[in-house]
Amino acid sequence: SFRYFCKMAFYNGWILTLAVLVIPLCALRGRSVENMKIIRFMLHHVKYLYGIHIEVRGLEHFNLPEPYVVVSNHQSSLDLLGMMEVLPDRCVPIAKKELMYMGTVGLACWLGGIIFINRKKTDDAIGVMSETAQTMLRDNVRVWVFPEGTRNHNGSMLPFKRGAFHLAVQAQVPVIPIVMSSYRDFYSKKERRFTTGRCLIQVLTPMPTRGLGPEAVPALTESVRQTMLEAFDRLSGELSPGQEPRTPQ
Ligand SMILES: CCCCCCCCCCCCCCC(=O)SCCNC(=O)CCNC(=O)[C@H](O)C(C)(C)COP(=O)(O)OP(=O)(O)OC[C@H]1O[C@@H](n2cnc3c(N)ncnc32)[C@H](O)[C@@H]1OP(=O)(O)O
Ligand SMILES: CCCCCCCC/C=C\CCCCCCCC(=O)OC[C@@H](O)COP(=O)(O)O
Repeated sequence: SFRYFCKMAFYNGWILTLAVLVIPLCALRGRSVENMKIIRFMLHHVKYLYGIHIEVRGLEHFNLPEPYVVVSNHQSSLDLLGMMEVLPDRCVPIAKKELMYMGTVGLACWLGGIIFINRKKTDDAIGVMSETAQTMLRDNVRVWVFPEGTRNHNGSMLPFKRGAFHLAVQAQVPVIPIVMSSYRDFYSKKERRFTTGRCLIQVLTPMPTRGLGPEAVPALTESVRQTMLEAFDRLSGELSPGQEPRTPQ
């Protein structure tokens, strides 16, 4: 437990400290998605500090010239390490508004052009997502969404919220699913365990949305989630073959 808390405290503290370095560099340019390159560069080494080996597959799927919406599973704040391993250029996450008030991290996020939504006000959040559809097309920006809407430490995936898929359909851009394998071998919040370990990241085939309307969103959401669940089980099973796959949902 003690080691777990120390490691998590250092993780948060180190990111807060790195943000102090990032802020002046980003401030030279002002608020811009280009600053995500600086943030990505500054966070890239953190996986080495924790002995986490990340293997990425399917990165070529990100090589589309047009904007797209990336959807990813969300296990923990450690997802930041995987995100910074693969984050495409001109891609910004959608984050809960509370992150903006996390001291230096909040300011760094704002300078990186991260899009903040108020999860307590659905209409506001949907309004921001709709504006984002226009921004994506106007400024050629990609967006990264965690469709579960919150962290899920239970080794599976929560039901998906539909905002990311409405966004993709409104902008008529592809959805690119990305799956990070279970952290169970090296990290468990419940068991207060945090050791070294391996993580597999799979970028899946882009799903086109051209020609789809809002009525197609529920089916699109379910089909993407199903594809991601299958990939999650496959990747997690590859890392620990002896373990039972999660209960199908
Ligand atoms: C070096 C140091 C620097 C440090 C830098 C560190 C960088 C860190 C970056 C990492 C950031 C990561 C942060 C991750 C998060 O914060 S995750 C939490 C926030 N993200 C989300 O919540 C995204 C997923 N949520 C959604 O998509 C939701 O749908 C949302 C839009 C937020 C609304 O949620 P909610 O209020 O719960 O309502 P519902 O989901 O129930 O939706 C209500 C109905 O509205 C429909 N809907 C949703 N979106 C739209 C839309 N855009 N247009 C039209 N309609 C929409 C939805 O389908 C529901 O209707 P139905 O039930 O389907 O009829
Ligand atoms: C002066 C204020 C000081 C505040 C100190 C805050 C300490 C935390 C500092 C740094 C944290 C860095 C972590 C990076 C952010 C990772 C993003 C993340 O994982 O957000 C969670 C969000 O997806 C869902 O939130 P919930 O699971 O719904 O909850």
